[in-house]
Amino acid sequence: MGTEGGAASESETEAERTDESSDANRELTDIKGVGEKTAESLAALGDAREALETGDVARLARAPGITEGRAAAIARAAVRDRHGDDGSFLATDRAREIYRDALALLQSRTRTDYAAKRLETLFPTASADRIEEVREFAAGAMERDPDPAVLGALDGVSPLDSPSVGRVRERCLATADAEVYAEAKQAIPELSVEVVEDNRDVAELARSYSTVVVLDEEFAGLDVEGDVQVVPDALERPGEVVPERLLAFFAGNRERLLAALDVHEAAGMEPACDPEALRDALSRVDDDGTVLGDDELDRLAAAADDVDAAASTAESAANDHLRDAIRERDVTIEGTDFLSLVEQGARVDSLLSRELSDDYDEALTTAREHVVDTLDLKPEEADLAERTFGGEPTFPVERNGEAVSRLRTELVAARDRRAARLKSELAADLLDLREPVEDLVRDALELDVELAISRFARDFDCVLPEFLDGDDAGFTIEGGRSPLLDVDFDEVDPVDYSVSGVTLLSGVNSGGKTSTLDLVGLVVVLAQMGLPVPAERVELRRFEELHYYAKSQGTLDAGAFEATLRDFAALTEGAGNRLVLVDELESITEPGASAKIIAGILEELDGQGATAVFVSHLAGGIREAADVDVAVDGIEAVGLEDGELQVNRSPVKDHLARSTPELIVEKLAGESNGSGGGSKSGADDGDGRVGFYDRLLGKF
Ligand SMILES: Nc1ncnc2c1ncn2[C@@H]1O[C@H](COP(=O)(O)OP(=O)(O)OP(=O)(O)O)[C@@H](O)[C@H]1O
Repeated sequence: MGTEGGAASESETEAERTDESSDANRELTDIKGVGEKTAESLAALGDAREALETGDVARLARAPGITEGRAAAIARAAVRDRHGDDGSFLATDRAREIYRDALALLQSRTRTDYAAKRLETLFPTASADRIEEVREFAAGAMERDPDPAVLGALDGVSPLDSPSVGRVRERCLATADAEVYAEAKQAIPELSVEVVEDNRDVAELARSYSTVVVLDEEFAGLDVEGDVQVVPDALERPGEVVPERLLAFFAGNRERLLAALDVHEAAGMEPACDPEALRDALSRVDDDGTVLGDDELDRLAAAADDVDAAASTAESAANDHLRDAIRERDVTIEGTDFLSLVEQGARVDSLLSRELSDDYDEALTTAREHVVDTLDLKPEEADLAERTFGGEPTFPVERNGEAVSRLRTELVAARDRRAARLKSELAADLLDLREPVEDLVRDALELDVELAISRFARDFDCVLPEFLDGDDAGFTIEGGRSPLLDVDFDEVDPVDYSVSGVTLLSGVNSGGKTSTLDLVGLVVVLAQMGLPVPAERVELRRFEELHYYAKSQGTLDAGAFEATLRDFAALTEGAGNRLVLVDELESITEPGASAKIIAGILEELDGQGATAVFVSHLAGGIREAADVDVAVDGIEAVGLEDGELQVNRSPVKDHLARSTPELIVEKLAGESNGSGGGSKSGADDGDGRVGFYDRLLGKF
């Protein structure tokens, strides 16, 4: 009864367990982009939820078949899920491009691939909690000092690897149960699994393997020669049965671990494990996972390898000894003996045993001592060495092949036993470090993420922006300098620009209108990622979406024009809390129609309470066509110098900037009026044309 009850409750637990794991998988598949297969891979981590919540890309990437890139995408999806972000903030191609550019600026400041991927979990969002979460992280990161020593040490750090362990030949698992057999093969692929029926089979195995681990309880108490252990729960503790796994892990990750320690030291960070303990443990394991620094193991290994060579040299030494002895001796031999010797075919054995027995014994002693000395054998092993030379006297002296082979077998077994014991002992020490080293490396890698943010903030003189409440708030940028411009950052003129509501931005050619839109886009993207922005001060409303339309390449044909118009029609619906940036929409069609269309779109956006900046050369016309009061700002040329426009890069509020043609006409009018004092054009142009430039200027 008891057994039946036990079995029943066991199978219930099994069912419950399956239920629990599929529940957990279901939760994971709730995340966008996580299918059944990915969920299964992630479930293998055990703590996938936590890794997802903390955006721990390194841990996620340890799931089978999940690359770092995929891990970053999953972590990003999980963050979106947690903050209810539907991924619609970046609403247009140009907006997405600006985000990619911002990300690239950050990623180029990382030292590890991990940090580059981890930065991809940062994205612009309308979620206040998410922005705040990253801002806190960024604020801490900006305090970090990007010390070159730390950056150098980071070069050697990468996420921990799980090196596979090859076949371990000196140990095997044994079971009489077919199910356990299948389970063992899966759980511990490093060892061969043998089927046994009785004690005799186990004894047989013990002759071929240094250690036999029997998995069935019924063999408990079995008494056979050799190292046989009955460990029914061995499959639950594979690390103990195959300590090679842990050793391979530490050996394979040695450089990363040492680099992670260096990072901590250079950065003055508290490491997650005792550096001395880790360094010591690493110095005890060789690259191939063997234990180093044990003299006894070294002795046994060398002895096992050298048995044959030692036997050969011992043979030579014995024969040299015997030869010398014979050479120096006068052997007296009676005539009958001599006769019988000749008749027997000149056998010297009897002569050796009778006349040279002392010398022969000495030769054997020389040989045995040679074996013991060269192999550095211990007294308990010397007994076996004794037998390698002995028996009936012969010349030349020959080793006892069987005894030599026995000695070798014993030494190999002793070596393997010692190696296994040392591995288990070292593995037990390493086990305590296994979890902490994960943290050690993760902390170093996370530092790289923080340092990338710190370097970005320092390189581009960034500040954390302030978010404003209130529906009429737009954005204010003071001293903004875009790192995306085609000039060196040192040469970028700071731009002040503030917009709330709907605005047209006018200005001279190449005055910096597009660059201003890029700056606004970049500042808003970074701000809503929770990151610092390249400006002296920035205030902004938390926008729901960013719609940025780049300048189109020339006039569109009817079909493309219709599609673009549909795009903009969609823009006039939905949430009002958006930022809309549009660059020279007029280039899509003829100027007259463009002005009307832009005016219409602006009216709609104004009605929604959106924040918008439309760059246009038709600002005057649009304002006239619009039914609402549209603000016009202008990037002003302060003059022409040596044929080059001198520009004030900060748009002037409520000011329709003079266009480039207007400036040139003004220049010609000024010159032909003779204000240049003896200018060539003034003198030559004389009559008619003076009036023409003035009259032309009057039309602007
Ligand atoms: N703030 C700035 N500091 C330094 N250089 C700038 C700045 N803004 C723009 N420039 C320079 O001026 C060039 C032209 O800028 P941009 O393309 O933004 O002008 P634009 O007004 O949009 O011109 P267009 O009317 O021809 O479209 C840039 O390529 C850059 O070299």
